[in-house]
Amino acid sequence: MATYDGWPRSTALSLLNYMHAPAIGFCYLCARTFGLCSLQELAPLDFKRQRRSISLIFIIILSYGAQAIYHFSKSAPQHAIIHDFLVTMVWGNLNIALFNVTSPLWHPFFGALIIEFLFDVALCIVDGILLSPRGWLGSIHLCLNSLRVVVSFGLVVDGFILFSHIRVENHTNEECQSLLEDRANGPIAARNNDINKDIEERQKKNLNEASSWFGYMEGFAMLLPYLWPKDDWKITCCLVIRGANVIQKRFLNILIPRQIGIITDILASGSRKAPWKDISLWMFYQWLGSYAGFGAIDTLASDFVRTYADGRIKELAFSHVMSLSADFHSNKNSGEVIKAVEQAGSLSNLIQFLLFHIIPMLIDMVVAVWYAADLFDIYMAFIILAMGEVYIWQGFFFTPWTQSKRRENAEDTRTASTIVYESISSWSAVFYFNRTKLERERYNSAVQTSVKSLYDYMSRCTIGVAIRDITMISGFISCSIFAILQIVSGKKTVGNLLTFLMYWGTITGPIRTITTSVQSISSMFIDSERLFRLLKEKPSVADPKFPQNLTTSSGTVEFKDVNFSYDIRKPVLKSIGFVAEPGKTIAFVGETGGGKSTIMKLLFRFYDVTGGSIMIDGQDIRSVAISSLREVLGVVPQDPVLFNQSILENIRYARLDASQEEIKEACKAATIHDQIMSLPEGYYTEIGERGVKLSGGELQRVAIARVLLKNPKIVILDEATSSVDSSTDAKIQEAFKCLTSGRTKFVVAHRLSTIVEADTIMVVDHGEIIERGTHNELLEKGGKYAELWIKQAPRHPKEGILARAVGSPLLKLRGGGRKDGT
Ligand SMILES: Nc1ncnc2c1ncn2[C@@H]1O[C@H](COP(=O)(O)OP(=O)(O)OP(=O)(O)O)[C@@H](O)[C@H]1O
Repeated sequence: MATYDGWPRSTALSLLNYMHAPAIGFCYLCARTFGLCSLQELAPLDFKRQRRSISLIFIIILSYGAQAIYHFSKSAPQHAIIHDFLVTMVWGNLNIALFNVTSPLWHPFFGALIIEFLFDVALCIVDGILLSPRGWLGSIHLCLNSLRVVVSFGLVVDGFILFSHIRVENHTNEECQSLLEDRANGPIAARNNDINKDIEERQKKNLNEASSWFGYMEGFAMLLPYLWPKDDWKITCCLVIRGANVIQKRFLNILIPRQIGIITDILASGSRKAPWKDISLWMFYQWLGSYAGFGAIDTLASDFVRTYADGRIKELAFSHVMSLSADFHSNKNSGEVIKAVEQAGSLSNLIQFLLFHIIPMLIDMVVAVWYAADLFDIYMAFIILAMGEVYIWQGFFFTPWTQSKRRENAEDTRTASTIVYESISSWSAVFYFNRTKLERERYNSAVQTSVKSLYDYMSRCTIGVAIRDITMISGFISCSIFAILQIVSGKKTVGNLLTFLMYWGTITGPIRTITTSVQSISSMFIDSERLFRLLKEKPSVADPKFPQNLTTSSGTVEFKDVNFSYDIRKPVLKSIGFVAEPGKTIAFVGETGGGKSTIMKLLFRFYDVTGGSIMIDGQDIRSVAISSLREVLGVVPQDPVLFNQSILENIRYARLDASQEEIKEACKAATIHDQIMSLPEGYYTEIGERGVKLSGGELQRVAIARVLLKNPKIVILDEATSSVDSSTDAKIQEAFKCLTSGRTKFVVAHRLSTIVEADTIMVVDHGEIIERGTHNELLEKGGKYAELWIKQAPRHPKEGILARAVGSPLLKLRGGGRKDGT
């Protein structure tokens, strides 16, 4: 065999041996981290090439395995054996990683292969040529070295071809294009822009997807001030306690088993005196590490931080949802959004779990290997490393297998919850159409699906745990036998064995935790995904950067050439323009779906105009604070929404500091007071979800009372009295007259009799104002308004409609009107 004596050759060899595996690992990790940070494109590997690379790397691994046996059998220096084991492990890991992906980050593998080739050449020169081989075993050693040089050279060449092929492909596109077209202006440039946009979008998507950590890091950074505000001393104290506990636990993990070993060795040495000092120290360590010691304080601190963070994130999620614009709310699935807010807790759990469990566990793992080597020797550490490696890789294989079922189950559970929410909230539709049976069946089937996927998920978890436990038990038996052999040969004491056995839990803890953590972390990520998505939603209507409050003097509203569409493909409003003076009433009429309510929604800034502008007293509503705008507006909507609270609380919602007297006055003006007083609990009557315990007319009058109480500068009545009878309507109109005197008033109406006295009536048709004027002017004109009026006339014979319409060209056309004018 080769000689290992003599400076500087043996020094060079040991240096190469010690540096080889760390160099490969370091190069791979750096390149991979850089690749992830710079969002390098993943290059798909064709299957043949991947299989070939894996086989060649496997030859390298086998050759190191054979060499390890050779070195071990010949009692070679430790650096040679460490080298063989470590390189086998590093390449074993990289090969499994390569086997696992279809589109690897290519650069890290390429870098690792170059390092391998360089080391193989150097080792071949030092080990084979400088140290002259003796005998046929020495020749085998040289042969293995040479084989690796050839194989790694082949891999580097293959990698280089693949690498340049990717680069050539990228260049080819650009180079060809520059010859074909003017890059700045031509269609190719436009296509490039599209491609760039596409890549940008893909990059953004990658960053935000669960598989990329960076999207989440962004989310964490955003959430940290909510989790742990800097200026909260209680939180700071709790975090300091948690940090101190993490540190003391790392020490106790070693000190407790070590102390047992010391006591055992003293007892085994035949001493007849009990080592009370050591026993006391051991008892102190035990107490410190227990729940009765630092454990309880740490748990209290952890609970405080967790519950506090939980509440803060829920508050953040809720206020974020409430800050989102109307387009989000009209498209959202309420069940999903509620769940996202409720699941905010899993996000804070995730962050704490990473900081106070995973990072300390990683430290534990390194310490465990070092301590095992210290207790016995480096080979014990290798057994643990090999066991840990197999165990962790098993975890990586089983995690996607179980997590696919976990995702499926999360989806199924969500579907079942959505059905519950939809059916319960739309119960009246279910009853009207007699679909109780259908809803029950729909829910039962969703529950069955979710139960099945949950059982599948749990079964897969159990199988995974059982297989990993086989590895763990094998590792434990191997380590124990190895330790017993060392004691039998007199190299180590029984105390060392006992320390090791006590320490076994600390060794296997991190390995188990890291594997199961992959599962629980990805479960927490799945639960948090929805919240992240929600928090990333941006309101489409927001305050300007430096918002001023709206200052209203007269309350003049002006629409200047306003265009709008909910969907870019379908314009809803086209060139809407008018001025509404204070004290005047502007009415919008027209056929359903024409865009009347949309005009009012734009005034409220539920949406922003897509063209033109809306001004209030000369200020563009986009330049003022939204809350100050909504403060001067009051609306009675078509379909008033009330809370499941008392009538009193619902009306007070309009002005929180209103007295009971003011509320009653508003209700009297809205002609609802008497009805409220006739209810068993009067103003304290609970009105049910969305006001189901009130009739349509009552509901509308409560909504009117709210606006009367708010007493805004600009009033919008969107079909406000559509559900009340004519005599109540007349009374409410009187109330409105008081409310709107000197104010700007908009009325959206289908019942034309309610707007005959409006100062200007605008007829909205397909998003355009096609007619405008007073009632009489429009009748005179004989256009769309007159047509609508005639259509409604028979329904209101006592309101003198026909009499007012006498003389209108339309009526003349229809041969109506009597000569005497009656
Ligand atoms: N949130 C929305 N998203 C997409 N389209 C909408 C939305 N709200 C209304 N629309 C569409 O915009 C158009 C105008 O609707 P709008 O409610 O303004 O009509 P309207 O004249 O008030 O009708 P009605 O008299 O029946 O209340 C309709 O075609 C409607 O389908």
